[in-house]
Amino acid sequence: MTEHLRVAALDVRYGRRHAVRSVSFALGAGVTGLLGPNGAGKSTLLRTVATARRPDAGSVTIGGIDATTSRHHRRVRRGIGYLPQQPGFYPGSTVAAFAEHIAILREIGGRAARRAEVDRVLTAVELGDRRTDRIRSLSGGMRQRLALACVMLGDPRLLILDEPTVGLDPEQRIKFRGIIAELGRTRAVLLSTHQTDDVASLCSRVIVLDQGTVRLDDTPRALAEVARGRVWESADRAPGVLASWTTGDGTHRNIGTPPPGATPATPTLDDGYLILMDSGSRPVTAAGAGR
Ligand SMILES: Nc1ncnc2c1ncn2[C@@H]1O[C@H](COP(=O)(O)OP(=O)(O)OP(=O)(O)O)[C@@H](O)[C@H]1O
Repeated sequence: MTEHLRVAALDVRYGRRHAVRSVSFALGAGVTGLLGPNGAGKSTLLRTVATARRPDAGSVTIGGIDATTSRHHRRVRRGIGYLPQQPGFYPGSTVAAFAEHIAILREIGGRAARRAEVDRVLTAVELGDRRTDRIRSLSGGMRQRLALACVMLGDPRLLILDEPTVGLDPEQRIKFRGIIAELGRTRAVLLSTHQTDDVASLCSRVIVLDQGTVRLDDTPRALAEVARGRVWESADRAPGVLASWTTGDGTHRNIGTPPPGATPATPTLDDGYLILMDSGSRPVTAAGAGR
């Protein structure tokens, strides 16, 4: 495996608040989802990996280069595409002019090569026919695709995407997933999301972060397997369970300790995530799961 990113014993603090605690993992090609509740430290971790924030301890190595040393930043940043949670646009600019502006900032050039690169990324996100449209006239999904196109400029080997599918309608989300899946064939993609279905349909690996620490680093299947034997359906709401909700067909789906005689249901990623989050700091084993 060509290693694109290695994070080792990473610690990030805001004053006395410890946002990321002793996080370690390494990534080769593929799409890895970063899941976790609000405030878990996902954005802080991504920002630090993207060299936008300096860690308090630990290291980030990108393409074999120490990314925590500012004298390597310029070189390292060429190999990173970072999509922050709220990318900024110039609404009055056209699609192509904006992408070209970012290409200049990323030092992609000369002019002909830069234009060709802008064309390449706009075509990849299916905005090739919107080159002359003003950004203010684009839908939210199109803007998000433009942001992704800008991240792809220069073809970085590591893509860091902070909640890239937030606010997208199902059609746009599917389109977006297709582009990200294609990118992940030869590049390392690390994306944070609150959408477990993004993880299920897109990621070969999932890292669950909670209170700044890694709670699980495994396959999406392994996360679902955490709930094996602890999910069942019943005609009535089961009392004293961790979670219970009415499904579309009127039955109740329950998560917790099943009563005697209950038939276990096939666990989903959501089920596994809920159980994992409920288990506090206890170690969790994914029965029957494997990579
Ligand atoms: N600029 C900041 N100054 C001080 N504390 C911050 C700052 N940014 C984040 N934090 C704190 O650090 C912790 C981690 O925040 P972070 O935004 O990384 O979490 P997150 O998992 O991305 O959350 P969300 O899912 O809501 O985006 C939280 O307790 C948050 O309040």
